[in-house]
Amino acid sequence: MIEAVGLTKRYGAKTAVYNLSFQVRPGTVTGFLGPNGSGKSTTMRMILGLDQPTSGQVTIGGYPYNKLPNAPRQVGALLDAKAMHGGRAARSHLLCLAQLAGIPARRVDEVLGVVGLQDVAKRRSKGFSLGMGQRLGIAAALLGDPQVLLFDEPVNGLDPEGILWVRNLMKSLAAEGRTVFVSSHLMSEMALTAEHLIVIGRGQLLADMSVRDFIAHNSAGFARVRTPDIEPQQREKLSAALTEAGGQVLPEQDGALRVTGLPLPRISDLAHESDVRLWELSPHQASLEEAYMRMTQGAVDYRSTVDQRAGLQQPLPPGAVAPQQMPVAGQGQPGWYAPPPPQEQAPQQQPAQQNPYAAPAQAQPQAPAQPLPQPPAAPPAAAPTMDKDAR
Ligand SMILES: Nc1ncnc2c1ncn2[C@@H]1O[C@H](COP(=O)(O)OP(=O)(O)OP(=O)(O)O)[C@@H](O)[C@H]1O
Repeated sequence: MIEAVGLTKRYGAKTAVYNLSFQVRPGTVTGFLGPNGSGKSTTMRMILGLDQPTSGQVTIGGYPYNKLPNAPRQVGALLDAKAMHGGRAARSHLLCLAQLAGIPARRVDEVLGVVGLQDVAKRRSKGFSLGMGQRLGIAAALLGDPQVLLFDEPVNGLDPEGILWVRNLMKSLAAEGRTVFVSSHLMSEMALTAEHLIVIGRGQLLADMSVRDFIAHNSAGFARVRTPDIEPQQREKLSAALTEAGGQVLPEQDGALRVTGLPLPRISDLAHESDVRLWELSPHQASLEEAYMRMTQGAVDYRSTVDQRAGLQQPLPPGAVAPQQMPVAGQGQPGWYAPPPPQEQAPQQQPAQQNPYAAPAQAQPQAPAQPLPQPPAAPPAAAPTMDKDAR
């Protein structure tokens, strides 16, 4: 098990991770989600003893990584697939790692087979594609047959077949009782791979719960209703009846109506009473991606000036939890907290509901009385990556 308690990391004036507490348990795949720059890699680096926490601690099986007996046999990690000697053949690279960790050479051939690189084992890794590099990084993580595995963006650069392979690999590792902690930006993939989620925003915990609960708590179900395409007046009639009955009705791109706030039988009754025929009446649950976007929309550091949160400005459906205002890490560092621009302050957000996923008490959001200076314009798309690569 991985356990973080009050984990905080500051780089000068920048707070990358603030007061993070969570547990990653064996036997399930735990997804680690957060927008760019939210502190996922920093957290993983602290778990692996590559960065020292400013305060708090993180342990694996009760030990900080650096005190873990025979760490390479207990913990495997893929942090940066490019971090290898490109001039070395794939097999030689793994052999070096194995020798350093006292792992027998035959294990190298085993893991090369597991990741499907056996045929290119003698090729230099600098000629590898992104996906091949990822596979080699995963092979290195599996080398010590560890009980605890960390993967930072493991499907980065993989083709659909590779993605499916990683998904099944993660699940089978967890099914063997291992602790599997995986960061990813691909929500659809996380929804299929992870059972549990830890979500952070600007270095702080936003959610620690099952994928199912996360979606249920951060989105509301809705109904899709379609009337005959050839009779638009039926659609208008139904829309009016549903609205009058207290439902919220939004048009879908294909001409259907997205209805929230009314149960399906009631929608059916209202249609019947209005003498409107239905071609479709179906229940829907928002996707993990929609739930995630809603939760983290206040915690995104890098946003295009063109795409003003496209798709996120719809009113929150009834029953969904309004995204929290992001707290000020370390209590009010200048420039750290940037409120949304005034026109985006979403006054129509749902009434004050207790957000069960708010950060711990001392980090409760304090909406500033005066708007703080706006964040700088979105940096060039590559900026966050460059920042990381520069480390
Ligand atoms: N060595 C460092 N020195 C200064 N700032 C750093 C350093 N490492 C990380 N940061 C900053 O800490 C914050 C968190 O970075 P981190 O790489 O952990 O985020 P992330 O969630 O992994 O991002 P991404 O999804 O883009 O990989 C960022 O603002 C980053 O610029």
